[in-house]
Amino acid sequence: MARGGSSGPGALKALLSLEEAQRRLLDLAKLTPSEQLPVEATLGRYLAAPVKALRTQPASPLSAMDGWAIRAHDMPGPWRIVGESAAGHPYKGTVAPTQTVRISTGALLPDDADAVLVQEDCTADGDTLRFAGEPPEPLDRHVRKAGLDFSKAEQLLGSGSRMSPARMALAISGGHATVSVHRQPQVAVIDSGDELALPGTALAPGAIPASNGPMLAALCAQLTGNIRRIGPVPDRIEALSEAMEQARDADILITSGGASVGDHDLLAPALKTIGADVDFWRVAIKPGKPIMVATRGPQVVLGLPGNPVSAFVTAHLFALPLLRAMQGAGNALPVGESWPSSSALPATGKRAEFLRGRFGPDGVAPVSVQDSGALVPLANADCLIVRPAASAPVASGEPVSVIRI
Ligand SMILES: Nc1nc2c(c(=O)[nH]1)N[C@H]1C(S)=C(S)[C@@H](COP(=O)(O)OP(=O)(O)OC[C@H]3O[C@@H](n4cnc5c(N)ncnc54)[C@H](O)[C@@H]3O)O[C@H]1N2
Ligand code: MOO
Repeated sequence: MARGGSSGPGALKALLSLEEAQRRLLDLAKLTPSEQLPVEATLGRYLAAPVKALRTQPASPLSAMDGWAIRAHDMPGPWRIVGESAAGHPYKGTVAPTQTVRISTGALLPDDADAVLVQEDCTADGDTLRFAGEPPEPLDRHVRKAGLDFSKAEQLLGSGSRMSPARMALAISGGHATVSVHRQPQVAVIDSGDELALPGTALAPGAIPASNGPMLAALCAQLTGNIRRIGPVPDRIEALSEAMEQARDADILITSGGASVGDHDLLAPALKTIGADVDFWRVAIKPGKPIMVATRGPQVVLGLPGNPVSAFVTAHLFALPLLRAMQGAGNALPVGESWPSSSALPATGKRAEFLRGRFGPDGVAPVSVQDSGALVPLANADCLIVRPAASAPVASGEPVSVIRI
C-alpha cells in the first residue's frame, strides 16, 4: 500500500477538466518538419504549405457531353458536318455559321462554337445534321467554361488540409507532381503489466493476452506510419524505464497500464527514473481518468490507463489529437456530430462520460455493457456518445454529440 489509497501522488489534487487537459497537451505539440513528397504518396498527410493552381482548369471550354458543337445562334439547324473534336485531338479549324463538328465528352470546343447538342437529340444523314429535341436550357449548358473548376494562381488547398483521394486528384490537376507535407511523428507504444503475454502464447494463471499495444498502434496508424511496439514489459520500475530508454528517439511515447494508484502502478516512478517531467495526471473523464502526460526533452509521453476501453477512449481524446496537431492539422480535436439519442440517458457527475454507442434507425443508443474492461461492446460500437460533466438527463429523441470510432 506504499502509494495506495488517498496518499498516492496527486491524490488530493482536483481532476483536470477535459478541455484544460487537451489544451495543455496541444500546447506541448511541436510541428514536425516538412518534406516534399510525390502527391500519390500523400494520402492522409497534412499539407505544410498551401497548394496553388499552376494552371487553369479547364484551360479552354470543353464539351460536357458526346454530341455536336454548334453556334447557338444557328438553332434549330440544320448544319453541315465539317469535322470532329475528340478528347486529346482538337478540331483544328473554326466553326463557320451553319457548320457543326462532332464532339466528345472532354474534347475542346472549337473556336466560334458556343453550344453542344447531345447526340441523342440529333440525326446525322450524310454530312447533314438535324436536331429533334428540346433545346438545351440555357443553350450553353453542355459547355464547361474555361476556369470552371479553378484558375491559375488560385489557392486550391490550405496549409493543414489533410490529403484525401479527392485532394490528391485536385493537387495533380492543379499541375503539381509533389507537395510539401509534415513528416509523420514517430510513435513508440509500450504495453506494461506482469499479467500480459504475447498474442497466442500459453497463459499462466491470471495472465491475459496483451491487446492494448496492437490496438493503440492500429489507432495511431491512421495518422502515422512510424510506429514501434515494445513489450509487454513486466511490473518493475527498471524494466519499464529501460523500455522507455529504448524509445527515447520517438516523438511520442505511449504507454498503457500502471497509470493508476495501485502498489504495482509504476508509470510515475518510471517516468521519474528517466527524468521525464509530469505535466498533468488525472482528468475528469470516464473512462480514462488516470491518464498521465509528461515530457522528456522534445518527447511527449502519454501514460494511458490499462483498462482496454480506457486506453481506447484516451487514445481518441489525447493521442490522436496530438498526432494531428504535430502535423499541423487545422482541427486536431475529435469532431462531434449531433445525433438524436434513441434512449433516455441519466445525468452525469463530475466527469465527462464517453459511452460506447451504436447507431440505429431512431438515433444512437449506448451499448448495454459499459465496463471499461469489456472488449465485446467496444468492438461492436460505432461511436462514443459524449456526455459532458454535470449534464442534465437526456430524454429519448433529444440530441447528443457523438464521436465516430
Ligand atoms: N483505488 C483506485 N483504483 C483504481 C482507480 C482509482 O482511481 N483508485 N482508477 C481505476 C481506473 S479509472 C482505471 S482506468 C484503472 C487504470 O489502471 P492502470 O492504468 O494502473 O492499469 P492496470 O492496473 O495496469 O490495468 C488495468 C486493467 O487493464 C488490463 N490491461 C493492462 N494493460 C493491458 C494490455 N496491454 N492489454 C490488455 N489489457 C491490459 C489489466 O490487466 C487490468 O485488468 O485503475 C482503476 N483502479
Ligand atoms: O476511468 Mo477508468 O478508465 O473508469 O476505467
